[in-house]
Amino acid sequence: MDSSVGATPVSARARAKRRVRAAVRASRATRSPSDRSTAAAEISAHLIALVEAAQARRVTCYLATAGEPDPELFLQWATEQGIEVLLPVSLPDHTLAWVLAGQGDPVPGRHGIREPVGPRLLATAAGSADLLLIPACAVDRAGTRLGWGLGYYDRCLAALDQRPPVYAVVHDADLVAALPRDAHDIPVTGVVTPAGVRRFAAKTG
Ligand SMILES: Nc1nc2c(c(=O)[nH]1)N(C=O)[C@@H](CNc1ccc(C(=O)N[C@@H](CCC(=O)O)C(=O)O)cc1)CN2
Ligand SMILES: Nc1ncnc2c1ncn2[C@@H]1O[C@H](COP(=O)(O)OP(=O)(O)OP(=O)(O)O)[C@@H](O)[C@H]1O
Repeated sequence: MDSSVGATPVSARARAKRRVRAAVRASRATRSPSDRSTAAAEISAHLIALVEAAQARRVTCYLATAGEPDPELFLQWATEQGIEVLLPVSLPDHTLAWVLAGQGDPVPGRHGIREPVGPRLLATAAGSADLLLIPACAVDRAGTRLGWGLGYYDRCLAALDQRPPVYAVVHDADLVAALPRDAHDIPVTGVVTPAGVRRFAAKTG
């Protein structure tokens, strides 16, 4: 049992999460264009290595929005390899749908994030992927993932009976010592940053 669950009042955890989101948003906003393109190249190289090592044929990934590590080069590589990539669409009830990449030019969706075009698959389609590569605001060294506060990925992950390995993709500065964890926060398998891939120790007992 993680003592951070239950030991801290909900409102204090919610405030702490908001503080981290604000700090990460500010830190991402200060990145220079050259910093961004270096991070993008490094992230994609690590994503390629991870997918190759897992021999994954179908993965989820994302279309980057402001400040996120941009996996575009990875997406191009995956297309060339014939690897299927599911990209997220945000629905009004804060659940995700998925669309197979490569069916047309992305369009701005809810929240101004680019979204793929094509037939929509249910949130549970993520369960058919070999590997889930997901965006995040921050991740801690125990695998706790913090998102942007609407619970899209929390709901999606909770809906899967069989969860493929989940890797959150963030900048090195967003991998922090400890984050507040709520009972609904499902820990990730690992994290991908421009510095490399880190797999967290599996919980025992
Ligand atoms: N590239 C990318 N696509 C993604 C995500 C992501 O993090 N990155 N998502 C990951 O979930 C989903 C979209 N999630 C979003 C979650 C919150 C906000 C947002 O505007 N949040 C407000 C605070 C909202 C609140 O707390 O009420 C904010 O940040 O100011 C936007 C998108 C699906 N697609
Ligand atoms: N499995 C779930 N079912 C229903 N509601 C959920 C679930 N998981 C999270 N929520 C709700 O979603 C809201 C946002 O949760 P939280 O702050 O942990 O999101 P986040 O991790 O930042 O978001 P995201 O998953 O979009 O990246 C909270 O109100 C929470 O209660």
